[in-house]
Amino acid sequence: MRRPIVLVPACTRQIGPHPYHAAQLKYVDAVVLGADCAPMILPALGAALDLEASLAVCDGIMLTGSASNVHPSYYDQDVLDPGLPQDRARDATTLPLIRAALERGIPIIAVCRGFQEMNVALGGSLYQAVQEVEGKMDHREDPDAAIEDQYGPAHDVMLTPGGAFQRMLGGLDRIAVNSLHGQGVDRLAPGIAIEAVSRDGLVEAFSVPSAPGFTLAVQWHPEWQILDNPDSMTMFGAFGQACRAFQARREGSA
Ligand SMILES: N[C@@H](CCC(=O)NCCCC(=O)O)C(=O)O
Repeated sequence: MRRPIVLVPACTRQIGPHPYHAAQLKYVDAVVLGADCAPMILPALGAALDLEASLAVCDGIMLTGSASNVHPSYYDQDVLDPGLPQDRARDATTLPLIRAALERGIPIIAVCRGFQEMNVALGGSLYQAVQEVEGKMDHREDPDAAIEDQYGPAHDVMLTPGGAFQRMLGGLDRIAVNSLHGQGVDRLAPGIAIEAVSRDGLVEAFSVPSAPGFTLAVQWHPEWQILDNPDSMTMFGAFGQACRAFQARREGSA
């Protein structure tokens, strides 16, 4: 049997004089190494994307992190800091893709910006600067630190007792995670279940039990050096299993 196809929606990036559809290696590699699936980078075509054609060939979706922020107009706010990067083409691609994939039960794993865009796609809102919210920690990385330190463990997250994520991780009550984000979930979208929080109460992981398929969205970066982190391997392994089950159903009904 062929490996399940996992779409990895691209960001847009200006490299020199030319704009690119781009996806970081570590996200694409995690689909191979952690989920044993076949990644395919999906261009950030927005309304020009043939959504049905894209969904018809895929067995899962991996939503990556990115330096850019989801445009706050999607949750009825103005941009707080115009100096921070936006990616309207990615927004216009991923937000409809998420809603359509959830309806069809296509498995989704989402990281950092991907976590944030899942909440927005379903009607939630974001804090545009978590560090400015009373009682919240600063969840950003130190930009002057070495990359290994930026992606090193930063704080613990507490897993929801009895939740799907806690069961996936064999009953652990907390895990140490890295942290590289300035934005975060404010108003949780309807249909979402919180799977982990940090000690300041910020939502760090959620699932969408109202959707028929596997969903796991996390604010941290399990894709970083995935082979060295058993919890991250378990998360991507569970995603890969869900993609294989989806593929078997899809091909069985074709
Ligand atoms: N811009 C948002 C999202 C943060 C995010 O995804 N960071 C990862 C950037 C680098 C990487 O892909 O590893 C925010 O600041 O909250």
